[in-house]
Amino acid sequence: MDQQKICFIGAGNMTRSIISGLVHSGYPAQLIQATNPSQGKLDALKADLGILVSQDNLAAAQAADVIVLSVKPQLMQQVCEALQTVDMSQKLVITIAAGIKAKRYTDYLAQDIKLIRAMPNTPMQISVGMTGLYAPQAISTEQKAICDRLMSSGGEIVWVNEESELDQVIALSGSSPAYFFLLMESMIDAGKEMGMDEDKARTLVQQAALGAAMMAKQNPQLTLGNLRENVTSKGGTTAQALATFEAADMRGLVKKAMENCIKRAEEMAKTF
Ligand SMILES: NC(=O)C1=CN([C@@H]2O[C@H](COP(=O)(O)OP(=O)(O)OC[C@H]3O[C@@H](n4cnc5c(N)ncnc54)[C@H](O)[C@@H]3O)[C@@H](O)[C@H]2O)C=CC1
Ligand SMILES: O=C(O)[C@@H]1CCC=N1
Repeated sequence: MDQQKICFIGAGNMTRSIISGLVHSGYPAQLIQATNPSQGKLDALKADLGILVSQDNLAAAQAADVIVLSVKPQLMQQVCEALQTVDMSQKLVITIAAGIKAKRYTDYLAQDIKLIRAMPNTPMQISVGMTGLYAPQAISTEQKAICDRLMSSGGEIVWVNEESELDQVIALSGSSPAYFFLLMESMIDAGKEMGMDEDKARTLVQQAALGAAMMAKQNPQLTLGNLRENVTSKGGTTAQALATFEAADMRGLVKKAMENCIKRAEEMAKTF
């Protein structure tokens, strides 16, 4: 696998995250290329990670064994149509776009392709990413292994059996780093309003978040409810904070947010 030439079409946030994971896990940088219309992001990627860069999608795709489609969903059709002259019969195509269904890419690229849909998240850039993967049945074990290697370089992976499950992956791990950032931002803002210095508030909050996530991960024998109860003294401070969240139906709010996330993915599947 480490001899495969990989080309990322689109060099934005998610591409940078995936390539960082790959390079830091020892994948040869000279086998990785990224394309983008503007030179700025390419120069930064080249300087930081030593990969090849290009503004020519067609040439980059032609030269690659694995093509990772990494543009925004609304640009996917036009970007793919411009690649129709590339013979993809011996290539693996991976798309990380939210929403767009696997079968669409056959139309956009106007040929039969071997395609895997991946739904990663930005923590891949520091090797604690989470990626959901879906392969239609036509994908070989070897091609799945290539994708495994590529995406697990930046963290954990999970294969799903049904394409619709990828929308759940978006709600649970693709988009969710942003939910946690929002919670942390809200806590820091509240801390500031109470008079805490911003840097100190950030240190306190991010370390508590990291500690909570690590405890959850390192204690699979305990439920998250157990871990929560271990913090919550009867009649104490945590109980008051949690009761405030429950009274405002935080669980219902989270569920609604995730349902809306999935609804948007379904809308995008119809639109793009
Ligand atoms: N940001 C995230 O956390 C995640 C994003 N995704 C998916 O990843 C894809 C990319 O998202 P981001 O990296 O966040 O967006 P982004 O906007 O940071 O990156 C997209 C890049 O594509 C470039 N681009 C535009 N037209 C192009 C063209 N014709 N040829 C080549 N490059 C072109 C843009 O200049 C930009 O640098 C999206 O489809 C999104 O659904 C999936 C999981 C997580
Ligand atoms: O917001 C989005 O649409 C993309 C997909 C998951 C994270 N970012």
